[in-house]
Amino acid sequence: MSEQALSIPIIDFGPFIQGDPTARQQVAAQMREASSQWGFFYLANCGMPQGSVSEAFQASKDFFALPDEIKQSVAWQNAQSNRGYVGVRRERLDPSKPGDLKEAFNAAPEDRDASAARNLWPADQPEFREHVETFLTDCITTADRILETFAVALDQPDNFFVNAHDLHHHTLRLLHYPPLPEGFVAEQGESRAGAHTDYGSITLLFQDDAGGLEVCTRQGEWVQATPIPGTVVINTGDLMHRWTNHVFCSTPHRVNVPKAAMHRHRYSIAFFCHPNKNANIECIDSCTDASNPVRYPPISAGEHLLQRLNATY
Ligand SMILES: O=C(O)CCC(=O)C(=O)O
Ligand SMILES: [Fe+2]
Repeated sequence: MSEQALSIPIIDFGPFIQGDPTARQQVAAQMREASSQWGFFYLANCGMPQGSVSEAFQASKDFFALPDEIKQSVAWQNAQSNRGYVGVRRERLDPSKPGDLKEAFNAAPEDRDASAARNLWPADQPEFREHVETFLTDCITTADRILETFAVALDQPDNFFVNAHDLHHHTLRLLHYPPLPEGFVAEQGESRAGAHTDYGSITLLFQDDAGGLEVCTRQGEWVQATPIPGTVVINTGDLMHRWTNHVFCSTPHRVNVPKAAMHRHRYSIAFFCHPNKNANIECIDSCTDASNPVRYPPISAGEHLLQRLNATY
C-alpha cells in the first residue's frame, strides 16, 4: 500500500460552521482537494446532533430485529417510489455478483407535492418513525452546509448547490449487514455490498465500528475506510462528477467482510443527496479550461438519474 493509500483525508468542519470567512475558505479548499483526489473524505465536527445519530442507529437496530412479516409489511415496491424494506440478497450493487448480504430500509424527506410517493412506516412503531424523521431533517441541514462549502470551493455563489437541492429529492437508507454463519465461504464472490459508485451529488455515510467499507483509489488500489468515531464519511457521486466536468471523482467503493467482523452485525446509514429533478446539470464554469474542455451537454438531474438507472437494470 502506498503512503497516499493510507490517508483518506479527514476534514474538520467546525471552522466552516463557525463562519469565519478565512476559515471557510480553508475548509472549502480542503474539500476541493479531497473530492478531486479521492472523491471521499471523513468530516469531523459535522454539526449533526450526536443524540440524533445514536437514536437513528438504535431505531435501525430495533427495526431490523422485528419479525420478517412486519418488515415485509413495508416492503419496497418499485424504483419510482424507492421506499421501504429490501430483504437480504434482494439487491446487487455490483450486477456481476450475487445479491448483497444486507437488508435495507429506505425513507425520504416528505415531498411538498401531494402526488409524490409517501414513506412506508411499520404499524405500531411510533419511535422508529420519529427518530428516522428527526435524523432526516438533521441530514438535510448537514448536507446543505456541505453543499454550501462545495459552492465556495468551486467559486460559485454560496447558495448555488443548495438552491438546486431545495426540493429535497434525497433518500435515506438504513443498512444492516447480518452476521455471517460459522464456516461461511463467499462462493461466488458475494460481499456485504458489491463495488459501485453512488448516482447522486453527495452521500453522507454513517458507519458503526465493524469496518469493511473499502474505497478504490485513483491508482486502482482498494483501501479501507476504517471507521473513525465522531466522523461521517462524505463521498461525491456520478452526478457531481458530471456537473464538475470530472474535477470531482465518483469513486468506486464496496463493503467487504473483514474476518474479525464476520460473525457480528454491521449497521450503517447512508443519506444520498439528489438535486431537484428539473435542475439543469451543466458544466460549472470554474471546472473547464483549455486542458479540460466541456465533456457533456446539459441534462436535467431527473434525466441523468433515469439514464444511470437504465444503465444498471
Ligand atoms: O454500508 C456502507 O458502508 C456503504 C453502503 C453504500 O455504499 C451504499 O449503499 O451505496
Ligand atoms: Fe455507495
